[in-house]
Amino acid sequence: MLGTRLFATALSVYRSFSTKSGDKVTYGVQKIYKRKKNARIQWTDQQKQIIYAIRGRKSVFVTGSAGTGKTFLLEHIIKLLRKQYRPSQVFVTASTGVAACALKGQTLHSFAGIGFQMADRDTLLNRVFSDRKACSRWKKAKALVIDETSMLDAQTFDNLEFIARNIRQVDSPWGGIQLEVSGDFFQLPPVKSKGCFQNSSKDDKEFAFEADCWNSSFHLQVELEEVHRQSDPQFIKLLQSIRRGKVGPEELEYLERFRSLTTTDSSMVPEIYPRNADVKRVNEDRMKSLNNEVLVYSAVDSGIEARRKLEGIVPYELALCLGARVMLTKNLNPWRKLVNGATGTIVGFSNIDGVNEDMFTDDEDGEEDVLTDDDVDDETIDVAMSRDGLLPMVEFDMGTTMVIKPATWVVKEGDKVVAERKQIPLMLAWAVSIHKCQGMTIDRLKTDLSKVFEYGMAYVAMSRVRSLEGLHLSGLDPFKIKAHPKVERFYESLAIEKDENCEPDYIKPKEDSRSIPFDIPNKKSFGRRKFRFSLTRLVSSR
Ligand SMILES: Nc1ncnc2c1ncn2[C@@H]1O[C@H](COP(=O)(O)OP(=O)(O)OP(=O)(O)O)[C@@H](O)[C@H]1O
Repeated sequence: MLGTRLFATALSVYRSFSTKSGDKVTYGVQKIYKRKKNARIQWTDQQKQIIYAIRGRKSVFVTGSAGTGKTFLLEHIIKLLRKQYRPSQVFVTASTGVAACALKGQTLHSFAGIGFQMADRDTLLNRVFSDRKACSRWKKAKALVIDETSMLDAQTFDNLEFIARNIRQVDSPWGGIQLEVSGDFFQLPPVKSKGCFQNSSKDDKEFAFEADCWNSSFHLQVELEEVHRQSDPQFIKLLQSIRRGKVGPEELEYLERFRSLTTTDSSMVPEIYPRNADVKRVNEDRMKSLNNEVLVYSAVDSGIEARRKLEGIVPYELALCLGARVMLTKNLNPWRKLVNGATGTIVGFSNIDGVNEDMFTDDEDGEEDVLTDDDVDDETIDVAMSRDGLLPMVEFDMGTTMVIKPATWVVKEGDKVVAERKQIPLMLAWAVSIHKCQGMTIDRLKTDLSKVFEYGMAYVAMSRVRSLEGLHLSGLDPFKIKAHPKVERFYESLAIEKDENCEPDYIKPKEDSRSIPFDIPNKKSFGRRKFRFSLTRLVSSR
């Protein structure tokens, strides 16, 4: 493995020296340096506070509207936690397989070893006790990351806390595991409440924040306020209204006015549907209508359960043809906006030998791209994936053209990879489901909101785009844009806490805060509650 990495690194450096001429000879090395320098992120104060708290080994719940950088921050926090503890002591999970794969983690269920059959908490505990590996994961864990909590139910959250305490034999929340939980409850709710739009009875716990242990699980709960995905303040305001299910005549009029100005060719724009059947139908019809030769990429699997475990995350067979509209399903190059959700058109199929040259596509400013360490694993291209070893060349809507190499999806149980699939990180994108696009940034989309059947669906669909120019909207029915009343109350309680503590003894994070986590007088006397009050503007109602 190390040998392959070294070889690939050497190869990529060699290419950047050998394939270019004149004053660009040393360019590859310079570019790597420049990238690293440019890659410094300007964290917002709230994001810094969370990072600071994580370094102080506090458990944190991070929420916020779509595009406030929850996932972006989470990726950074995972790196921090892995340095803070040992990588094998940090478990990265998500409530859904798609979200787990995006973080190179595993589903929460698979980490926990509780299986999918409903049972009371004692039965679940026995299940985990009888699973040696699951038991060892719980005992070993120092930090547990859970993403997309909006889709996790209260009972599971409580059960897992009970299991953690009992297996670890430590009588503190989650048996002393540091938690980093992330999600926006105004987005898609737990699957249990599917097809809803009805209020459940008062005692019927649904969302994770209703779990008995929710408040005692966190030292700090923060609602990120600064939206990064969109920059137009009016659009951000509109999305906030939709998030909270409060679309009035003013918002409708604004949208209507904007719609008449939208001139983009909508045949190129992905259609976002609430139901998978519509997605499948539209994609198949559009592909047929092109009448071009279809290339089918069969995934390369390892692990006997790869098919079952990766079902619904990445397809075993991917059919593509010239002219097909596609969307990236992995983050390839964030600097060039080649991220999960970037759309484009297949403009050709390139022989594998041509790939590396094509990877050096010019940037808009005439600079070249180089392979960095992160790309090295992808160097091993499985030629057997498609007939003739042809790889799709995609012209992305933002201008870059790239040959897309296979990427790898892994399913882990603990530290062990139990299933692995190599496939081209693309999906047909004439149509996409709302569930599939949660978490994505999409440049332009078309959606008919008259078909939404779930809380948060309209908001998830509309908040994917960066600007209103990218949104082709129809069927906006104000009565179908609803926020769950329980969710509204939860966020109201966060806001009340924020107001009560609006002039917190604001502690600015220090550059190197790891050795002295909090510069607070009387540090020893600070329990969870005091810490909360002094650190952040938004805290739990414990
Ligand atoms: N501090 C920051 N400065 C600049 N850009 C940022 C910052 N934080 C996040 N971003 C950018 O904001 C965009 C949205 O981030 P991200 O996808 O993490 O949001 P999110 O809150 O997880 O959204 P969603 O709820 O829709 O999944 C990304 O393109 C990310 O690079």
